[in-house]
Amino acid sequence: DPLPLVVGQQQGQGPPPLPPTQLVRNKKAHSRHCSGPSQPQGSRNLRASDLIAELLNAAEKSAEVARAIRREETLFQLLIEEKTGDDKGKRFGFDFKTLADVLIQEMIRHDLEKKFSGMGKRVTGEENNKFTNIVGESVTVEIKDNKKKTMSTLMKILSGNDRAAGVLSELVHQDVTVPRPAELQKFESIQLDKKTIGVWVDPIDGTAEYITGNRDPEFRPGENISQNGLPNVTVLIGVYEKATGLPIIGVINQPFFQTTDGKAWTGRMVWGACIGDVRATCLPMARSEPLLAEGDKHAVLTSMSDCKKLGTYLCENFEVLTAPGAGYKLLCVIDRLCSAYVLSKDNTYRWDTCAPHAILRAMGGGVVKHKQTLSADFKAKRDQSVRELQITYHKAEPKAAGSNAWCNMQGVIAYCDEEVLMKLAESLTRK
Ligand SMILES: O=P(O)(O)O[C@H]1[C@H](O)[C@@H](O)[C@H](OP(=O)(O)O)[C@@H](OP(=O)(O)O)[C@H]1O
Ligand SMILES: [Mg+2]
Ligand SMILES: [Mg+2]
Repeated sequence: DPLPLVVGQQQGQGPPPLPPTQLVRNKKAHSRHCSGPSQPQGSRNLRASDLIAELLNAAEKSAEVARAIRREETLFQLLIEEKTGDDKGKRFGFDFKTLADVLIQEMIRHDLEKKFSGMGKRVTGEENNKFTNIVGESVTVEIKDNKKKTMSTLMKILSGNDRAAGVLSELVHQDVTVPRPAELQKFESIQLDKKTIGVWVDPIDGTAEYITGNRDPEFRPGENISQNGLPNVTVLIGVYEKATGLPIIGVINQPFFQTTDGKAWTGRMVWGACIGDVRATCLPMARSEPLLAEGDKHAVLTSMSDCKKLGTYLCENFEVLTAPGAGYKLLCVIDRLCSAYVLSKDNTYRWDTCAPHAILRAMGGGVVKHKQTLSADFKAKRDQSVRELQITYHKAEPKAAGSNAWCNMQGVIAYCDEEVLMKLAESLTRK
């Protein structure tokens, strides 16, 4: 049975912000919060609850690295050099923001491998970890067994910038443990065979916003949707099952959720899992108020670059809003700050949608291919269409190479409530 849906709110009355993630930083790698006997290293199966707990740790650590890069002067200077344009690409031969992205992705891979041997190779992400440094040497960015070794790899690509390499390797080797959520109990008895799952990572979604600077978050009057800057940045980690391609676990961290002075930021974590018929999210379920007051239109988020086109179809029945960051827009659907995210274009990738998709499935919603909702059959065969048009994560797009192979070519519609999806499909096909 579907879980009770979280029923949203009118615009301007978003859910109360969740408290910033409580953290426990351990000197020792083992967490006191892990319950139950741990499974032997190398075992083929892993407990779903342990995997979710580890993904939460990985997402929080990623968020901490993302915050630290902006906080630590040595690193921040390298990051903002990109903005000026003059030195871009000259100092190292690549963008420093790309290194930040790659480092976080490789850290997630390393930490998952350490906890569940054999998992590291199942992690795929947006970034390629091969760099060529300024002297033409090819360097693979990997997290090594200890700080010293990692630092020496980083020094090779940071042209001997010891200070930056030292700070970064310190950051990626720290232990971060998030208290284990009580809801994980539901997944204690579910075993996952490592060979049957894959992981999509977008280490930093909204990279443009990440390097934009310390602008104050900007919200339109009466809205809770951030219009630019650091709140639009997210870390996305999603797990899918290889047999069906469906996403089963999603973790989103918003590293820059709140600030009091524009400098010190706290983040928040949102997660959800939908494995077989066991579902849970960290969000408060079953709100009882109606989705909309009479006469109000459902708010729909889209990309700035798609707004004009979609607006012509949707504005009669929906309020069409924009915000940067694909992960952030999907998070707004999950938070019920809007009713859906619609994109007719091919500029999101599997790593952008996998984690939010898993959370939406746990809430009774989903992410479907936009183009296929325009077919006449979509409405006629509603149940079948909604099931079959879910984006899947296991197969590359035919005849596409490189990152295009993992592009959501048909566009996307992300929704919590299927009725909203049907209404959107109707408006999108209206001439
Ligand atoms: O920052 P990366 O990980 O490369 O992911 C991008 C997504 O793939 C794009 O779809 C986003 O574009 P929109 O902001 O137009 O949705 C884009 O948003 P942005 O251009 O506002 O940064 C990013 O979310
Ligand atoms: Mg992205
Ligand atoms: Mg990214």
